[in-house]
Amino acid sequence: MEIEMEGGDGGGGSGGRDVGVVAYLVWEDLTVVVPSFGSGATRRVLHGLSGYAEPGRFMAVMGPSGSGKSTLLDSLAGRLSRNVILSGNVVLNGKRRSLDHGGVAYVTQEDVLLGTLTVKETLTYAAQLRLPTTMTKQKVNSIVEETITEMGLEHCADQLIGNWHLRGISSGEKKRLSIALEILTQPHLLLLDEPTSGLDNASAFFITQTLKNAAFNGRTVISSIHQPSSEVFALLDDLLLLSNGETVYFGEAKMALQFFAEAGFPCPSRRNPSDHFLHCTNSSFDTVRSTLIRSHRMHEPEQLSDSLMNLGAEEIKATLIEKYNCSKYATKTRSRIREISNTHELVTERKGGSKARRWVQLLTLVRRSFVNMSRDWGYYRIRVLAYILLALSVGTVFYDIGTTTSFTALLARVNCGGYVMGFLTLLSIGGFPSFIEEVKVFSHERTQGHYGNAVFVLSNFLSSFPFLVGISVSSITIIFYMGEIGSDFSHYAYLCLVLFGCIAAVESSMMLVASLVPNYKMGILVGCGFIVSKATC
Ligand SMILES: Nc1ncnc2c1ncn2[C@@H]1O[C@H](COP(=O)(O)OP(=O)(O)OP(=O)(O)O)[C@@H](O)[C@H]1O
Repeated sequence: MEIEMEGGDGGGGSGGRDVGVVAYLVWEDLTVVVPSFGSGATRRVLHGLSGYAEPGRFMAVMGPSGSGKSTLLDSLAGRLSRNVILSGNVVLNGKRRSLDHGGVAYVTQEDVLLGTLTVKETLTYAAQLRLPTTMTKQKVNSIVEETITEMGLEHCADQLIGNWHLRGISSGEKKRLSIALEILTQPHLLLLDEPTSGLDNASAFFITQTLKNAAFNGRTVISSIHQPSSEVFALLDDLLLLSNGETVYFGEAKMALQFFAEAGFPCPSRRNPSDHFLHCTNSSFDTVRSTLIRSHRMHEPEQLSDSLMNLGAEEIKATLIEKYNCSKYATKTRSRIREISNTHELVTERKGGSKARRWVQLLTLVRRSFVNMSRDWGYYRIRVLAYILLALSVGTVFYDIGTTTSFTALLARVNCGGYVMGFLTLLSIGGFPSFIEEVKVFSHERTQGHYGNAVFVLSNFLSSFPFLVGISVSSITIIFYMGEIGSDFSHYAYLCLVLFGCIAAVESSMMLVASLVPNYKMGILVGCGFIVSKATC
């Protein structure tokens, strides 16, 4: 076996990125089980899968919905959810280990992006978070520009991404941006979960072509693909076809047609190969299959095999799996796995995740958070306006409430405080959509290994910190002396400050709770509970 290898150039050549570090990935007997925990039967999602991926090749994982494509990618990336049990080996460059974030990039199905930033800003912040702090600003910018060009995003580089209320770039461009974010650090292994889902044929082709180029540059690329067009299928180097968590075919994509023909299920000449494979492997495709058989009978009766006519979907699937297991393709796979596993000493690896210093990450995150807040009307501007109006109304209602320590004056001040807090906490709900979006991005980046927990928690807190310190502390003190300054016009200004202070306190607490709880949904739930309890008070 030949393995070409170069060391990373560590700051020269290609913008200080590790070019040429290769990734040979092998998975053996990979089984994923979902335990029943007392209710129902234990489910097997993956049944002892084995395979390999090599540098310079683009592998597609295909199969019907629910066949285990995402589960396989999650297992390879070490991102399986905690409620499942994984057994078997994942071996990178001959070493059995969990894949570190430095050299492995995983593009998930969902695009997790901040809608208020432009494409270029998103990539620049990501570069500052992950590239070495020692790298000059010009170098970082040139890497960002290179990545934008590589992903064909030049035309929308300065366009906002967009969110639920802001029309931004298209879904195809969002997907390309998600990929760009992952290839920014030139990972040697790129995993992608359905990057072409929901895209038209032209966008899907463009993305696949880009991935093919990424593989051509020496990366190992594995991507699940739902139903590729024949043009997209022609770009694939290797194919792993799954059905109900079992391997139906593993090998060169162009040989898959031959395997199906040998197994007794030839693909009609005018049919998209991927459609044919999915029809044959999908258990719930009996109706479609009968249509297929009818169409064959009419147009190409000679191409219709007896097996396709007479067998049910489950039987076809079982036949294919059996034929594959004793085929020359399976034998070749097993011997290649052995070969790759024995040559680990030839290959170098890059360890560690982000190379930026923690304080740089912290500053970058806080800065990004401020930009996001200041551009979001719902999160920031409308609420600031609402708070000013509210402050003026509260000021009018409680104007000159008295300075004495009499019961009435004290009660009036307590009422004022309660009123302010109640309204503020309810108004903070206006910032929820943006808050959820931001926490999602934070959580996603943390899972991807872009920064650690400490930076994550601290940056969440610091985003609201200036509000908290600059306004909150002073204004909350002032409220107790409100009576004494009540006759002064500055009373309104103080009330405004009180309002901002309180909201900052509430938001900081929510942020902190949400960032401390690993699952952001749970964090938001706790945040909601916090708001409701405050409002009720
Ligand atoms: N953490 C989990 N807990 C329970 N079931 C799971 C879990 N992960 C996967 N499964 C189950 O495993 C099966 C395969 O899921 P997976 O998402 O891998 O399929 P897929 O091929 O990627 O499907 P799709 O193409 O629709 O995204 C599904 O039935 C799913 O419900």
